[in-house]
Amino acid sequence: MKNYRIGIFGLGTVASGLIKILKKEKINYQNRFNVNFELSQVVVHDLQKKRAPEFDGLNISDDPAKIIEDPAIDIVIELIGGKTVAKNIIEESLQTGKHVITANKDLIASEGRKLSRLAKEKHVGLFYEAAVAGGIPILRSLSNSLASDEIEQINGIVNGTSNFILSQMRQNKISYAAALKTAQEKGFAEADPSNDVDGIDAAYKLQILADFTFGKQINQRDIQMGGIRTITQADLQDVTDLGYEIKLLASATVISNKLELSVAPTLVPKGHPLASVQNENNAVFVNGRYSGGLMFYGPGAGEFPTANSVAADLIELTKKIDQPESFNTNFSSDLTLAKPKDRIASRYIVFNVANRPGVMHKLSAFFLMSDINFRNIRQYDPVGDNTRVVIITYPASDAQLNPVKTTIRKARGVEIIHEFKLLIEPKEVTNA
Ligand SMILES: NC(=O)C1=CN([C@@H]2O[C@H](COP(=O)(O)OP(=O)(O)OC[C@H]3O[C@@H](n4cnc5c(N)ncnc54)[C@H](OP(=O)(O)O)[C@@H]3O)[C@@H](O)[C@H]2O)C=CC1
Ligand SMILES: N[C@@H](CC=O)C(=O)O
Repeated sequence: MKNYRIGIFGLGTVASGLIKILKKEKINYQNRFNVNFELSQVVVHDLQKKRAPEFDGLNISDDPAKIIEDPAIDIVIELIGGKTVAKNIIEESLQTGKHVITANKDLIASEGRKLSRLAKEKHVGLFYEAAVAGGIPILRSLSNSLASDEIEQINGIVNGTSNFILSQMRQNKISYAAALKTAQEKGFAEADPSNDVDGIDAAYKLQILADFTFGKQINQRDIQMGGIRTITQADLQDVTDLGYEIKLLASATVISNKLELSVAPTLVPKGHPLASVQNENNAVFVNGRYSGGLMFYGPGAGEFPTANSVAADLIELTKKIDQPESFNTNFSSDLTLAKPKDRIASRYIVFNVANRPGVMHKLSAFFLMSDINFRNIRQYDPVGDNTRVVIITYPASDAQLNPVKTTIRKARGVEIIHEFKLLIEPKEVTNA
């Protein structure tokens, strides 16, 4: 039996779940994997905070040195989140020869490769399966089972909070604010929920996914970003009537050796498997040249699913403890980033149009001048002096659409309220 001494930073949602799993599964892990995990130290921020009675008896401190400077601790688990303190903890732990496991996507999105190189240099492991899609084993699947394939596209619902909000608004007709409050109470939402609802958390995860899938380190500024704050019941109703669901999709698509990246509300046809993903569940749909379409589905946030991914990292780490491998250290590709002319999709655009003769005609003319055709146009009953108009276009590039939007912004009597893309699959990109 091999004994490992563990230090955990944090005692919040994920760390609590992990400690409960390690206690409950202690004998199972001993029998099955011949390992004993000894929880030596927990470090928190606020020592005065009241903890659940099941954590009585743990060594809890607010001094990071109790873990980092204890030579007897083999494995550090960072579950506090954020970039600055967490980065110091991880770097110092790796420097002192400790293996590290984290769920911290904010940090790994930008520093993952650098930290993995440090881990390799120090002959220790660094794993972070829980950082993308919580309970779904997507990173290990991409780096192991799908390493042989050429991936053409990834579409992920990778933020549980925003998916929960959209599902609750649509199914129960509750307000955005009420749905967000429930997500916070359930422990899905980040400390600052702007990261969840503005697409930033999903973009961190897309950065990690793109690195694993396409060997490309991405900056967040290279991702076209949009969030869900402005989506209304009217949008949800429209989209449902048209046979779609709105999902905050994190997408990475290869088009003629160029990589297109976006996090944005996207219309997914009801028959597509991603449309059935509800509440805090996540899913990552991978289109591989050889494997076809695979969907990885499950809870993307929450105490036990996320903690289970951390526990799985622990077990994987100990299986190869003498030659620990970190995720994803060497893979790189020559893909370049897509330009506006390469970014092709059908769009769902909502307008507020003044009830005056000629305005609708002018609106149609703007699109036709750029050779953009309509798949569908809906004009609703007027409210006061204005009418809601929804246009769904045939596939068009950003280079075609951008001048149209500039013209509309200067025109009188027409205002763009929203623009959402329709999910586009690799074969449609090729045929467009
Ligand atoms: N919640 C989820 O569903 C998921 C979370 N994650 C990621 O997991 C990580 C943890 O998230 P979660 O458990 O939700 O976070 P919580 O906010 O629930 O808990 C954070 C914990 O970190 C502790 N902490 C904060 N700052 C410090 C510090 N400077 N030194 C020591 N301890 C500190 C807090 O201490 P105290 O208790 O004293 O306040 C608290 O116990 C994050 O990176 C998150 O993004 C990933 C996937 C899903
Ligand atoms: N806030 C995140 C938590 C998991 O990463 C989410 O809602 O998905």
